Amino acid sequence: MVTRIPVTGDRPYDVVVGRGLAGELPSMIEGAARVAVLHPPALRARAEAVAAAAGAATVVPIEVPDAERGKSIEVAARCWDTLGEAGFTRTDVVVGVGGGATTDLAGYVAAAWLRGVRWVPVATSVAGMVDAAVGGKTAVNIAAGKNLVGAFHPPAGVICDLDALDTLPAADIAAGLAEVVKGGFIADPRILELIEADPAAALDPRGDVLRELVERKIRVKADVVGVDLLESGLREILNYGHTLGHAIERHEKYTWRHGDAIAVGLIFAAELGRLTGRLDEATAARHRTVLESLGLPTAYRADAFDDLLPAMRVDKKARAATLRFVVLDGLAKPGILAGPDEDVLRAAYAAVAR
Ligand SMILES: NC(=O)c1ccc[n+]([C@@H]2O[C@H](COP(=O)([O-])OP(=O)(O)OC[C@H]3O[C@@H](n4cnc5c(N)ncnc54)[C@H](O)[C@@H]3O)[C@@H](O)[C@H]2O)c1
Ligand SMILES: O=C(O)C(=O)C[C@@H](O)[C@H](O)[C@H](O)COP(=O)(O)O
Ligand SMILES: [Zn+2]
Repeated sequence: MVTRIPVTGDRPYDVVVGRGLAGELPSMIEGAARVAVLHPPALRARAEAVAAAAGAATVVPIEVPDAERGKSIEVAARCWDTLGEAGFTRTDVVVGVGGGATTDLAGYVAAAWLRGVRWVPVATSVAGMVDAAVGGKTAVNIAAGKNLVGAFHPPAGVICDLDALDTLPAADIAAGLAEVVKGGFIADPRILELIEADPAAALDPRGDVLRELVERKIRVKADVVGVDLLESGLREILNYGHTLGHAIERHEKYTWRHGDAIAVGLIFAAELGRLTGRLDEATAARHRTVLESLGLPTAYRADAFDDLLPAMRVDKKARAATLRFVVLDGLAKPGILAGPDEDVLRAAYAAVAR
């Protein structure tokens, strides 16, 4: 069974979810004479299988460093050199095969090449399928912070072949589910009920529960980015848990999984909502129990707050000196908390300090 989730907007496309989806690529790369296939070393075989579906197009394989090590301007520049050598034109297509880090890089390579060529993320991780590959947010990291250089560049289509999850380490499945939990709290509480009913089933890559969770979270994201691609307002809700989460990732020099850092960030954000009188105690506490049930981290170093605060200031939601956080005014009622006192931030941090 193949599920097609439409993403609306000026450049609409489908997110295709299913198994054995090689046949989906040709329509997304139609008219391309060249297809560059970016992938990390561990996914070479999968990338070759994807490339085999490119038909008559010339395939330009580009192996990139794994995970966040690939999300750099230097790696992007190497990719652009390769596209130049291959004579890549505006009708050619960049395909990213991998987790969210690889598809963020591939999308940015495509967004900047000739000021924008088509691209297709073939997501191979849970985080990639439910979040990174959908919505056209592409980026690399720089010394100043996470995802600070990038572009909004919607893909031509998104392929989420659930068969890929068979080889994804269990810890990466759990980390990807942090983004699914985020979707549950900001928009679709059924997600939370499904996880609470059977966390082990949620983590099983062959099971129907994970598939339903993946599809539900994609729909949450599609509904948001379809009306606010450029993050002019509504899209900010997708950043729930990310202000502290990104600061932790940077503090750990990107050795933590994104989803692990977001799990801690979600608990912090829930506590911010509770302390400012916007979120009820039970819903705040539910963040911890759901994330714990998936084995995700819920705490970070108590001594790190003074380093994390300046890192949070480079968050893209900040406006001048004003830090802005996504918080909840209730289940599935996201809002913005602007300029909380540092005392409140410290008090919320106490909820995750170890
Ligand atoms: N653009 C967006 O809207 C958006 C949304 C969410 C996350 N992200 C970004 O995505 C990244 C997190 O995504 P991620 O968790 O997929 O990270 P990742 O790409 O680093 O993948 C995690 C690890 O899993 C491996 N892997 C991926 N698929 C595999 C498979 N099928 N089998 C075996 N190993 C596999 C990768 O090689 C890597 O080692 C972060 O950089 C985050 O900032 C972006
Ligand atoms: O798509 C979005 O918008 C998101 O915020 C989704 C996040 O899960 C994702 O990690 C995104 O890359 C964060 O964006 P950033 O603008 O804070 O870098
Ligand atoms: Zn994220």
